[in-house]
Amino acid sequence: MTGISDEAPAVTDTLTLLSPAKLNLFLHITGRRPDGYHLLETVFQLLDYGDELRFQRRDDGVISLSPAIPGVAEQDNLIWRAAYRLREAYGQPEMGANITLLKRLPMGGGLGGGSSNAAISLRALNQLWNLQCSEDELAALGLNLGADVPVFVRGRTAYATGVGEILQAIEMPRQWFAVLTPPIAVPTAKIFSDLTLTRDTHPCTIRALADRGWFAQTRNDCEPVVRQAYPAVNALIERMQNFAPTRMTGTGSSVFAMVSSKAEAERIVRDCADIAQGFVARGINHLPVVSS
Ligand SMILES: C[C@](O)(CO)[C@H](O)COP(=O)(O)OP(=O)(O)OC[C@H]1O[C@@H](n2ccc(N)nc2=O)[C@H](O)[C@@H]1O
Ligand SMILES: Nc1ncnc2c1ncn2[C@@H]1O[C@H](COP(=O)(O)OP(=O)(O)OP(=O)(O)O)[C@@H](O)[C@H]1O
Repeated sequence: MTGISDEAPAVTDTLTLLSPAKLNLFLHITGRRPDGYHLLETVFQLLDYGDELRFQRRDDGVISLSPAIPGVAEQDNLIWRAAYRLREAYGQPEMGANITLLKRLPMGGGLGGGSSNAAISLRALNQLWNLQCSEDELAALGLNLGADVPVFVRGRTAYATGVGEILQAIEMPRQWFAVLTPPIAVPTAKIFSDLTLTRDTHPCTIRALADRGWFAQTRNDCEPVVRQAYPAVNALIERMQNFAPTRMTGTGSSVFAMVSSKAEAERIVRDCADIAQGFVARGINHLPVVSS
């Protein structure tokens, strides 16, 4: 499963693409907007693991998506919404697609699966429908679907501020990660409305991240709140910390440990299998370009 830049023919009507997960390597809450949304400072680390999306162009205006995600109505599915928004804004009524989703990422785990699916759909359909939208246009469209969509549209590991939409590409060392998700979902809104949440962390600036000790200088401000409210997350972090530097991503419930080899990551996933489901992944700094 790769981008198509190497092997695709010049004219294509089918694309199969990785829809990667992200980790928030840290998550600082630096303030609040007048509308109540929290201002963040984070690094979105893209991973080489995620869902797989297959797009086949059709010319009869039908956009079909299969299989359905249990509990998510078709019109709420971010893939379908992305496709419709894109066609509405830049396309023609006869543009359509068969879209197939192989879901690997847990939902509501802080791995950005839905946002990634939306962004990859924008990128793929822009090409299949030959719309020639710029990356800026797709990112703006994506931001209306969710704060985490633009980083996947741009396809670069990035330092982010604002609500996650002000992005600066950053090259991180290609670390291995063990990513584990306990069998609970954490509602993002509940964590952001918690009275004990720290909301005044000083930003660390992008320059500080070049320092090898960046992990110790950063944190996830949501982690104490989630650990307090969800013993399953707390227990998982305590277990993983025995092996390697460990942190929660986003508002949880997924947790990652950072290691220097695939074997170490596999061992952590194995040793936590009784309390969480997991996968091994490597950080990537950019997605393959979608071009024919
Ligand atoms: C925390 C992150 O996962 C970091 O990557 C994302 O910023 C979450 O972004 P998201 O998935 O778009 O968040 P949503 O699930 O839409 O947010 C649910 C609710 O959390 C609160 N929320 C969310 C993001 C944010 N920066 N400030 C907030 O206060 C809002 O009340 C929002 O209505
Ligand atoms: N294609 C999709 N894939 C996953 N979730 C979707 C999709 N379409 C809509 N959703 C909805 O979006 C919600 C959040 O899913 P997602 O996997 O992005 O969560 P997350 O990993 O917590 O993301 P984030 O880190 O951005 O908060 C799901 O619970 C689901 O109701």
